[in-house]
Amino acid sequence: MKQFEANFDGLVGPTHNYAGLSFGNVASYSNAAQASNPKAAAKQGLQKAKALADLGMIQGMLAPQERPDLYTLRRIGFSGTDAEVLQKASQQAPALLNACCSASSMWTANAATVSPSADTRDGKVHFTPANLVDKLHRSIEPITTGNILKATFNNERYFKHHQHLPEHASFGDEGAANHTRLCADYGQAGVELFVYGQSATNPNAPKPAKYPARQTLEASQAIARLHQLEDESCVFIQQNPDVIDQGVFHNDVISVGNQNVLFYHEQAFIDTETKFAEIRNKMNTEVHFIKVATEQVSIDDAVRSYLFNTQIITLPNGEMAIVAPTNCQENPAVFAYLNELVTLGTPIKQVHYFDVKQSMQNGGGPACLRLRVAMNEQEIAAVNQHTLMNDALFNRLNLWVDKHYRDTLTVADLADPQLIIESRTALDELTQILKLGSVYQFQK
Ligand SMILES: NCCC[C@H](NC(=O)CCC(=O)O)C(=O)O
Repeated sequence: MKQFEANFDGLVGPTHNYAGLSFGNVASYSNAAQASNPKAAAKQGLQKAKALADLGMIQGMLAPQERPDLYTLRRIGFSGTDAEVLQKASQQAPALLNACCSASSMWTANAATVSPSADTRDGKVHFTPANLVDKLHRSIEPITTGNILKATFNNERYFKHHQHLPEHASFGDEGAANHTRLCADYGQAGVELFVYGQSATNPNAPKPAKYPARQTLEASQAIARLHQLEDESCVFIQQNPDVIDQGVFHNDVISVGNQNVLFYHEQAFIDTETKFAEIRNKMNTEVHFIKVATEQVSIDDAVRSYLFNTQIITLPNGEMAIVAPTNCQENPAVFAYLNELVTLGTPIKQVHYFDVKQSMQNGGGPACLRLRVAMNEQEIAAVNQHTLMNDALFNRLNLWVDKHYRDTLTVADLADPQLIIESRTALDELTQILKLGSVYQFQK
């Protein structure tokens, strides 16, 4: 049976804005309070998704979440009509209002961790939504994320959906951004590489000094248990705390894998050689470890350009391509590196650049915008087909964005009661386009 790796991109929501909510994420902090363009953001994302579909990749879309999140605002004591709740929150606790308005569910690399059926004991594709407890604005995502995943992968014969991990710092889980899978072919059992930032139960283990380590070892181990992975198919590796302190808030800002390739910065991990030996041992095929040295690309350049937040995809002809943000073209060291990389005789032969700057300004590159789901033909046939990208869906979603999205949004606009009406109207229509049923609280 044929095997594929599908990418499910997060559709950017109508409240996309820059509120400086993510301590430790350099772009989020440095662009705080700038005006955003939600319409352009959504269209940039759709362009990338469509281009991958046009390259012959299986590409899906995941719906955004309802924001402002009035349920959370009411839960923390703001009362009255929707307009009153927004107004009180903006006067009394603007930071909390901002947290309840983020379109951060667009970064679906943080939506969940996914293990393909070739790796799991019961032969199902397993999904666990990430609890995202490190950031308030993201910790309100997992329940709706679970609803959207269930409506997208809606067949219990093939897909197993777990509840998100307990909402405590010991189980800090950031989803697929801290997980990558190596394999000979998508349909063969592979090695799932879990990258964590700190161990919650070992106070003496290394951890960053300045910025938070969002992913814990305990969370990664829990996911491996839930997903019924064998010890022989898991490797747990710690991210280098020094790079977290330089703005590498997720592993996918410093390394990315695909099939038998692991593309990484030499400073990405702790104990690299021992862990790579373990990977070699557990893999049934040779792995290309493509190392980028600091003298080629500094951590600062990697964080600014998002060289490692690229997608490595296997094209239908078997060649690998890198999907990079245009920021990589604009950084001389990184552009030179990528031009050289395709000549080095590794499986990576092409680079495709995309302008995803609206997302980049919040610290989300091409890889943040997608959730990878490796599937066989039967599993793909069991996916909600209305979520899969093609000419018709691309045109329909662009028209939908044109109709409902603003082309400028500032933090001051977040209390505008009209925004919640626009957002609900848009999402209600979207659930009909994608045939998701009622995934939002306002629809229940
Ligand atoms: N995988 C990329 C995630 C980026 C995301 N940024 C944000 O939430 C910024 C939102 C803001 O500051 O408005 C984060 O840090 O989790």
